Amino acid sequence: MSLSNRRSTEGPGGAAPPRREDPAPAIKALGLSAGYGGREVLQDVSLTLNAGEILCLIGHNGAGKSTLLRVLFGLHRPSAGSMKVFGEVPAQHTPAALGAAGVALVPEGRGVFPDLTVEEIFGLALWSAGVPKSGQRERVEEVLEVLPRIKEFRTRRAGTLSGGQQQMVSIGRALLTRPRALLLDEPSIGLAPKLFQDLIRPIAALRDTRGMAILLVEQNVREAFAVSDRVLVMRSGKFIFDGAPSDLDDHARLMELF
Ligand SMILES: Nc1ncnc2c1ncn2[C@@H]1O[C@H](COP(=O)(O)OP(=O)(O)OP(=O)(O)O)[C@@H](O)[C@H]1O
Repeated sequence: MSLSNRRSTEGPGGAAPPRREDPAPAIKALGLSAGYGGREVLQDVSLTLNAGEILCLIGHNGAGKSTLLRVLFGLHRPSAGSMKVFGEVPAQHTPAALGAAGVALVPEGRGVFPDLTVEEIFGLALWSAGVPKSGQRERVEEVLEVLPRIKEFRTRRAGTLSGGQQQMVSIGRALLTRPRALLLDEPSIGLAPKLFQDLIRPIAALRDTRGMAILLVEQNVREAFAVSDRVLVMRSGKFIFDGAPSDLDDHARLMELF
């Protein structure tokens, strides 16, 4: 906030009201580089994910999108760079520390244990997040409010569920930790467009109801753009576009970036 703005908000007695800082971004990453076995995949990437924003990340296969998400959730250690979560440097670069700071990841491929029932998967997630028994029921109810269809199959083994149902379970499991920043890695994989819409809309609504920040990696551009505030395009480990989805409505422009 500029000095002139601050002056104009002074009360009639001249006393300045408490200063309202702009809220810190959900995630602010600066100069991240990362790779595998000496091969650099992310190259000096900086990113701001604002609170209450859905940021869609697209790019060709192998561009480095999943690697970036893994770095942001502490699953992969960057070789350079730094990050803050809601204005704070996480205590460690681990999923536990990033989770405690409010970040959750829904990995590509769902990652649900096929032999466990949905209730068991949720129980395990609550246990590993350290949620005491007394608070677990409330957390599950919260998730079922967002994704009520899970009620229909909560006693079934995950391996017997359809792709869309498994994706709901995977997202529900992440929501159990009450994240303020949700990283979603290609949730539409294997889903018909209509199913993906049904899945993504209630999640997107959490931006409006809870101010959740969502970083959505997607290839399903049409459906993803419909819920996104901003788009990043990645090519070979670097961002080559940052702008509004409407700027990419022109198919030719999108193809040019790919
Ligand atoms: N565990 C790993 N070990 C070695 N190389 C890896 C590993 N994971 C990813 N890579 C390589 O890193 C590069 C970036 O992969 P990444 O999965 O981040 O890309 P992506 O943009 O998410 O691709 P996709 O859209 O296909 O999921 C690719 O060349 C990939 O082969």
